[in-house]
Amino acid sequence: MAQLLCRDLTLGYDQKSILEHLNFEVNAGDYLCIVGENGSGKSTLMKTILGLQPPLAGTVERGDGLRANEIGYLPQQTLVQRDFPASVEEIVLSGRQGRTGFWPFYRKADRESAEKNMERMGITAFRKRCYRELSGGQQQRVLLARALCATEKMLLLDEPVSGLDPKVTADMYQLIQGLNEEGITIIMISHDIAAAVQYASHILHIGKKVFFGTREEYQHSRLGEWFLQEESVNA
Ligand SMILES: Nc1ncnc2c1ncn2[C@@H]1O[C@H](COP(=O)(O)OP(=O)(O)OP(=O)(O)O)[C@@H](O)[C@H]1O
Repeated sequence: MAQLLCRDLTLGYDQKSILEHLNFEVNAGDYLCIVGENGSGKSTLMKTILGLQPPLAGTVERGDGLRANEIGYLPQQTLVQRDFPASVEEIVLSGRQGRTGFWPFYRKADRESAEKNMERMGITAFRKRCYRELSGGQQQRVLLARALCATEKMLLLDEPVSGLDPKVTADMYQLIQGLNEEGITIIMISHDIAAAVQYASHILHIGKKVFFGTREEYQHSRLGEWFLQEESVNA
């Protein structure tokens, strides 16, 4: 079975739906980009996948041995979060909180995981620095390392390159692609449609019209052709 199976999902708030009858699945090793206009419900969908927001109807099923606490999440950064007064090390380690359960302290395995993922993201050198003093790109690496502390299976990334300059954006995409090549399933919300069709294996386009399929199918679909053209005109 797929790692994630979303069947006939209807999403919304206070019984008012924003998105209806959504069907898609994600398999181990996939790289799914979720695209769509502002306010179409991308972040709401992500919260629903994480179990933070109940759907109005339909189901989200996990399979292929994926447990609820094995999904790493990189939230959309807010200004308040950018100003968070904690050290790099503390933030990365906090990615293990879903695993400590009722035991309120970090174990050796938690510290080892933090160590490994700081190394993996190239941030060990500034582990003692305060998060809010870092550049946007460094902050995103810290948050990726934190998300990786929760999982070796699936990462949910909500606009991971927003606000980053082109060079740092390209580095970030490389880093994410590398993780995908290591076998980690990627689900990423993106406003960057050109990058989405370059890196993703699958595209979920949500809004008034919905599309789910491989990136090749998307590029040849009417919705994909139209959206790609729109984006290049606006770029
Ligand atoms: N907590 C909430 N309560 C009520 N309505 C909400 C809530 N959060 C979001 N919405 C509404 O749901 C709709 C979808 O919002 P969502 O943030 O999921 O869209 P999005 O596609 O992620 O947007 P963006 O591209 O701007 O980040 C919007 O109309 C938004 O105003």
